[in-house]
This record gives sequence, C-alpha cells and structure tokens, in this order.
Amino acid sequence: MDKLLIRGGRRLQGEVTISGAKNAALPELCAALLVAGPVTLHNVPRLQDVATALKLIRNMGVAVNWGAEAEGGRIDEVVIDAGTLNTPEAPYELVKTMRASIMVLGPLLARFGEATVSLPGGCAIGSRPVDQHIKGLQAMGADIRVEHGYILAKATKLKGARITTDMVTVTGTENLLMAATLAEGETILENAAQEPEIPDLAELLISMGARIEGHGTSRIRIQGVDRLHAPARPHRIVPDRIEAGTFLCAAAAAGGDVVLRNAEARHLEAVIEKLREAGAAIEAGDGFIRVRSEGPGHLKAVSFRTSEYPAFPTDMQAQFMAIDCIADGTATIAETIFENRFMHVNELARLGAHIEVDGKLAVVNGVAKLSGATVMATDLRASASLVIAGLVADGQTIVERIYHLDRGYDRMEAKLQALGADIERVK
Ligand SMILES: CC(=O)N[C@H]1[C@@H](OP(=O)(O)OP(=O)(O)OC[C@H]2O[C@@H](n3ccc(=O)[nH]c3=O)[C@H](O)[C@@H]2O)O[C@H](CO)[C@@H](O)[C@@H]1O
Ligand SMILES: C=C(OP(=O)(O)O)C(=O)O
Repeated sequence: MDKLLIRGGRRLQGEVTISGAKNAALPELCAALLVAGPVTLHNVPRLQDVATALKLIRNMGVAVNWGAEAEGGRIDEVVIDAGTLNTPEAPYELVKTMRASIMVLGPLLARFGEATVSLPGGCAIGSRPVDQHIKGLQAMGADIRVEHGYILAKATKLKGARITTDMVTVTGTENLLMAATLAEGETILENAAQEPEIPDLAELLISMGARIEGHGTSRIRIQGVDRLHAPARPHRIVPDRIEAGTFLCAAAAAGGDVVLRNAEARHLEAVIEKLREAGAAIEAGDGFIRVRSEGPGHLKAVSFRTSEYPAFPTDMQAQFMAIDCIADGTATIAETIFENRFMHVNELARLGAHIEVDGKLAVVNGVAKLSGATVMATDLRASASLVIAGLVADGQTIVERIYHLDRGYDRMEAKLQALGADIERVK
C-alpha cells in the first residue's frame, strides 16, 4: 500500500494548476447516461473516483474513452457514449468504494424506465443515507423497493413533481435534477443545494437540450423533454474549489508565496475570508488566486462552522483545522453536515496537536510546533489535513493509507513537489 513520506519545514513557492472538480466530474459522467451519443468532458481530473465511475458505466455496456488512455489524446478529456448501454445496473462490487455511484440511479430510471443500484457502501464520515434520493424519485412516480442491499427502481415514465427535500443534499439535488430532465411535465426542486457543481451540471444538461431554470439557487425548475441529445461542444468541468482550498491552506500553514491557476476565488469566499483572518494575504483575479503567508509563528487561530454553500464547506474542515493546530490561540470548529467527520483529530494529535472533541465541536489549542510521526489517513479530506500538518511538522511524517487521498486529489504529491515541498510516494 502506498504511503507519503514528508520532511516538514519547507516553505511553498511557485505556481500550481488546479484540476477540474471531482464533485462536478462524477455527476457529469452520470449525466452522459441520459443520451445515446457522445458526451465530451474536458478538464476531467485524473483521480481514482473518476476511474471507478468509468468502470461502473463501462460495466453497463457504455463506450468510454479516457484521454489518458488514448494515443496522443487530451489527457483531461473523457468521451462517453451511452448509445450501447444494455445493463442498467450498478453492482455492489463497483459501488462500495464510492458513494457518488448513487447518481446513476436518476439517469438510468429516466432513460430506461428501470435501474438496479446497490446501496452505496458505508463511509467513515457519517451514515450518509440516500432516503431523499429515493423519496424524490417516488414523488415522481417511480416504484422503488430496497431488497438485499439493492435499490430496485421502475417507472414507465417519470412525472414532474414538486419536491422539498428534508435537508439540503448535494448529490440528492443532482440525482433528481438529472431524472427530471426526462420526466413528463414540470419538476420543482425546493431546498435545492447551491454548490457550484450544481450549476455546472445544469449547464451540461442544458447543452444536451434540458430545460432548467434557477440552478445555483435553492429552487430549481425543470420542464421535462422527451429526449436529450449529445452536446454540440465539449463541456469544461468547473475548477475544483476543494483542491484549490487545500493548496491555499497548505501554503498558509507552511508559509510561502503560491499562485493557483485555473482557480475560482468566487467559489471559495468563506474559506478565503477565514484564511485572511488567520493572517494569510490573498489576492485573486481572473482564473487565479495568490496566497502569501509567513507560516508558523505568524498565524492566528480562527473559529468556523461548516454549512451548506456558500458557507464554509465541510470538505475544507480538516485542512483548515491543520492551520489552527499551529496557530496562536484557541479555535472552535463546528461540523454541522456529517456526524463523524473528526477522524483526523486523533492522527493530528499524534503529531503533537492539542484538540478536544465534544460531539459536533472541536476545540483546537494552537501549539508552537508539530513533530513528525507516522499517521493513518481515514478519509479523503482527513488525508489532506495530515499532509498539510506533515509539511509543517519537524522531521519526518509518514501518511499511511493514502488510497483515500488518491480517490479525490489529482497527483497531489507531484503538485506539492513542484512548489518545493519535500514529499514523496513510497510503496
Ligand atoms: C460527490 C459529492 O458531491 N460529494 C459531496 C456531497 O456529498 P453528498 O451529496 O453525499 O452529501 P449530502 O449533501 O447529500 O449530505 C448532507 C447531509 O444530508 C444527509 N442526507 C443526504 C441525503 C439523503 O438522502 N439523506 C440524508 O440524510 C447526509 O447524511 C448529510 O448529513 O456533498 C457533501 C456536503 O457538501 C460533500 O461533503 C461531498 O464531498
Ligand atoms: C466526502 C467527499 O466525497 P464523497 O462524497 O465522494 O465521499 C469529499 O469530497 O470530501
């Protein structure tokens, strides 16, 4: 199993190009199932979750061409043609490592009138049920049973409905949005998620002939159409705001001067505001963000609370906690989205951090320095937080189980090396 070996204490300097968003790529790969014809995506990040999603849809009989595999092809391009789809099924073996697989359910049901999709596997950050996806599709007239760990869904023709989800759910909104494009009549999604990946998905669907309004707000209105068509042009996936935020936190914590290219500051306002409070200087312009920081000894502890977009993202909580660990003062961090997303705390403590957890709250007392140790990654963003802590810690840190990191970051260690970090992957 691969590990990362980090020798801390180096400042970060230079430029890094941010990849396309994992959380936009995954629903958009599923959206391609809605049409018979080629859907071309650009700015596709090279990461394990994309590979898993492509394996899943190939298994349905879909033709997939990932640029990295094609001779001389664009490395960031994926072309999917679901014209040959013959098995509208997602088996447990392919779904268990990636909860986002649930997003094949809406498109399959809408286009084929049936789908068999395994319940996604349990995940370290919380229980993560999919009841809202199921309830929404039932409101659209689907007949859904859950048996032997599988969702068995049928619908001769989905019907438009007004759906108010019990909570704001990102993939729930995306699943129902995709299903509604082919439903009969109008669907209104109330309490819809507003994360930037949702308007990005909606724009792709619109380029396929879908009729959607209000994407990016909490009320999305969809007029169903009889069929969608292949988009005329490639769709460019929105930059990954969480990858960008992770590099901002890394530079703020380690100190240095880093410019992020292909990054959207307007998608990261809550994080940037907190980084400024912590003492980092941030400038942003068209497609770039620059961060300058004096690093350890010059950072202030900053409290924050995770919440739905545009508030502070839960996917940035662990990485920002790494800054608070070495900042001056005490920070209180409230995690309101997932009930078990403080798994990195024990590992940060192994590096010398002082953190106490009480339910949804973590209280971090900043220390002057961290000291390198062997730590274990427990989930995707926890891994990133340990990497950031390792960049600051004295001596050598080994981060084990980085398959979590590889799920969602595109060659993170290579990008950090290019910024001057002493980090390498070892077998
Ligand atoms: C692939 C993708 O885009 N993943 C993101 C997505 O996950 P995901 O879409 O899975 O997260 P949700 O927005 O659905 O979850 C929000 C909350 O609602 C609960 N819930 C959700 C659906 C449901 O049917 N029932 C239910 O109870 C969840 O357990 C959680 O407590 O949004 C999360 C919250 O921003 C991010 O951390 C993930 O990175
Ligand atoms: C929790 C995350 O992803 P997923 O929903 O794919 O598990 C994440 O990106 O931090």
